[in-house]
Amino acid sequence: MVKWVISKTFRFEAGHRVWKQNLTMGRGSVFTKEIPQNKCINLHGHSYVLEVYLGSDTLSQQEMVMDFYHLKNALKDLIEEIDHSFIIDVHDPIYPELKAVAEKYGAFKIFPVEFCPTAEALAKFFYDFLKEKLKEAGLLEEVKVVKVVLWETATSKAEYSECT
Ligand SMILES: Nc1nc2c(c(=O)[nH]1)N=C([C@H](O)[C@H](O)COP(=O)(O)OP(=O)(O)OP(=O)(O)O)CN2
Repeated sequence: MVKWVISKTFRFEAGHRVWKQNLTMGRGSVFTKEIPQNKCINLHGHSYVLEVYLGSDTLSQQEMVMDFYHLKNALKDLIEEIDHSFIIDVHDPIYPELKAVAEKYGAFKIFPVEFCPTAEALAKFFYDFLKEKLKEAGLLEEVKVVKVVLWETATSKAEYSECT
C-alpha cells in the first residue's frame, strides 16, 4: 500500500486475434454445456482503454506523485505505435503470412508481441513497459506502478499488479 495513487487514462484502437482461444477447454469450460464458436480467434478490433496507476509514499517538490504531463509522455510513443495497429503474437501460426501481406500492401501496421494478446497479457506488457521507464529514469525507489487496467470492451477488463 502506498499513501498516494494517481492514474491516467489512455485510449487506442487496435486489432488482434486470440489465437489460443479454445472454448471447449481451459478454466471455466465446465460452465458451458454447448460448444460455442471460438469467435475471438477471428481478426477483430477493440477501442481499448488503458488506465495506469502510479503510487508513492512521498511527494515531489511540486507536491505530486508525478506530473500527469510526464506520465503521459512516458507512454506517448508506445500508444502512438500501437494505435491503429494489428497486435499479433509472433508465435501465432498466421504471423508470417500476415506480416508478408502487411509489408506487401502497406494496408495495415502490425504490432508484434511475444505473447497471445489477451487483455491480461497486454495489461502486463504495459505494466512492464512503464516500470522499465521508471527504472531508466532512476525513479523506481520513489514511484511504483501500482496497477495497470486494460479495458478491452465496455464490459471486459484485465488488471495487472505486482504490488501487495
Ligand atoms: N480472460 C479473457 N477472456 C477473453 C479475452 C481476454 O483477453 N481475456 N478476449 C476475448 C476477445 O478478445 C473478445 O473480444 C472479448 O470477449 P467478450 O467479453 O466475451 O466480448 P463480447 O463482446 O462478447 O462481450 P459481451 O459484453 O458479453 O457481449 C475473449 N475472452
